[in-house]
Amino acid sequence: MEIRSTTEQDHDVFVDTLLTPFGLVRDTTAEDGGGAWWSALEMDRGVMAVADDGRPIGTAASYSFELTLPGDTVVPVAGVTAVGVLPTHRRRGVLTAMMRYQLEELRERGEFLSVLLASEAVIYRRFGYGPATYTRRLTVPRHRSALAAPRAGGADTGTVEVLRRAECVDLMEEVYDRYRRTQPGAVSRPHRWWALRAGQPPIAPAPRYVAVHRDADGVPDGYASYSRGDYDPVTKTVVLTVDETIAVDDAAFTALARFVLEHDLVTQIVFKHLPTEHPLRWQLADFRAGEVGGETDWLWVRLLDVPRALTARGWFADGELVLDVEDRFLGEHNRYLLTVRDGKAECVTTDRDPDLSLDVSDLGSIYLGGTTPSTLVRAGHIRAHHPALADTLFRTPRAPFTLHWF
Ligand SMILES: CC(=O)SCCNC(=O)CCNC(=O)[C@H](O)C(C)(C)COP(=O)(O)OP(=O)(O)OC[C@H]1O[C@@H](n2cnc3c(N)ncnc32)[C@H](O)[C@@H]1OP(=O)(O)O
Repeated sequence: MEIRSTTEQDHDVFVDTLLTPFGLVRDTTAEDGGGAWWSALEMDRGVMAVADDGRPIGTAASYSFELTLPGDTVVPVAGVTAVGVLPTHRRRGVLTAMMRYQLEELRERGEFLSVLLASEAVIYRRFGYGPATYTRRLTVPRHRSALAAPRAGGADTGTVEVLRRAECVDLMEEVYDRYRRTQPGAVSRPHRWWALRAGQPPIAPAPRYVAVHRDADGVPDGYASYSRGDYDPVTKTVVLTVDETIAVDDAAFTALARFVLEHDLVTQIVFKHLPTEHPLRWQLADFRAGEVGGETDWLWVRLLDVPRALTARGWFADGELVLDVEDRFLGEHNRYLLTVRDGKAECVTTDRDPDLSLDVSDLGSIYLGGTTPSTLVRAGHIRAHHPALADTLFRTPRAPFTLHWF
């Protein structure tokens, strides 16, 4: 077997090889995973495993995205995707070989962070990735969907307009880009994705309504992309599903949430993706009306250069921490002194005694602030001498959240 990088000429054979492990066929629609779904692949960043007889047997790729870190720093990130090994060649180490090749190649490109969405949670920890952001679904029955009057804060001075997706794609792109720059954990959606209509709705062109919110000056500052299902005669329900609510501030979010929650001729409103800590539940007049479900990991993070990654993010408490970090997959083991002063960190190697001993995948999990070090100490994954100090240092004012599907 040989692992090699791909070029544009490999596109068709790459996609054909990739579809088989997922059980898909070429002529499926964009929503089913074929068609436009893979159109934004960057073939100069692909990896292919080729058997001795020359047949491709495995694929992996990465997008060149940006990731927003705590402190609103926006940095380049590799968005790993399109990972598949033919069912006839599974469990022989093909993925392991591709992951090693890919991580080394990403480092050669100067990347210091890699992220992915895992099809199964048991695959990627061995390669140094840890779950770092989370999402959940909120279902609200229409007859209990009233919002409480805010006890502090004024009424919305903006407007909501309903458009068809095709009428407002440019506006959605602009609003998403404003939103993601101040949301830790958010991944960019490059213009190429919108232009190619790649990925999932609302980027992909499935029929959707889009409620657009404009501020008092008429500037678009949020949208909710939604669809209304058919009447189900068995359950007697009509569900309005919100793919995503993107808003640059809480006022715009609340106005859009109110709009969908007050929709006529539906029995249930489902917000498919919300951060785990979100004010919407608190805004419902009936606190028990919102039913939380589908809580799951979303973005997995892998540090490729620990000092660069730690000094890139913003910090919210001063202090010092010695981290003993083991990267078994890449065969590295280093001890770092992290010093934070006035929101900025320095990170150098040290031989001081460690405060935390941890695997690089656990560092990925605490890096964006989505999980505290002490949770992973209690889980038996991190060895700690001063967990409280580590919690204070890694804490972020806003939980990380990712909506992009790639
Ligand atoms: C970012 C993304 O693109 S996510 C999409 C991932 N792709 C898919 O889910 C498509 C369907 N699945 C597949 O194509 C393959 O089964 C893959 C890519 C998940 C795994 O490829 P393989 O070549 O079989 O993996 P490989 O043989 O290198 O396995 C390495 C180790 O991971 C384990 N492993 C790999 N996949 C799985 C899995 N799905 N469940 C449990 N363990 C797994 C193997 O058992 C092996 O463990 P070991 O080292 O203790 O023996």
